[in-house]
Amino acid sequence: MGRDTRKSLTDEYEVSEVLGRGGFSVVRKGIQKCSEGNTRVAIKTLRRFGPFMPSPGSRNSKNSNQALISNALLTNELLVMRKIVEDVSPHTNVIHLHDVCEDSGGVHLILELCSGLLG
Ligand SMILES: Nc1ncnc2c1ncn2[C@@H]1O[C@H](COP(=O)(O)OP(=O)(O)OP(=O)(O)O)[C@@H](O)[C@H]1O
Repeated sequence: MGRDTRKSLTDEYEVSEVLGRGGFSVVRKGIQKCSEGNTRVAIKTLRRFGPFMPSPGSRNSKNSNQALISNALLTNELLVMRKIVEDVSPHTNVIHLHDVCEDSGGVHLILELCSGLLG
């Protein structure tokens, strides 16, 4: 897993339909552009409070009803995911975290795609 979170999501992945939504996230399907086999991934995006985002207590932009996450919660999520990757992955019962990207749209966790959830 790379540690440079400033990589642009759209440089590396083609992002397509929404797979699901969590309390602080939206998860979309993606394809890694440079991979030989067009590797399919799940992209979990969390939007943090910050210079590009509305401040806490204000409404989100009209194009998004996604809840925003604090830096502390986001840092904790990343730490937990990285700890799991370092201690457990690869494991058949644990979703692998391939990479992390960050841009003005949020922090994007690039996850192993669970095709069984696609219906
Ligand atoms: N790796 C994946 N592959 C396929 N679909 C996924 C994957 N991860 C999440 N999803 C889809 O996105 C939905 C939300 O997942 P998410 O992990 O964001 O839930 P959550 O843990 O409740 O969220 P949060 O961390 O924001 O509280 C899931 O119910 C599922 O439909």
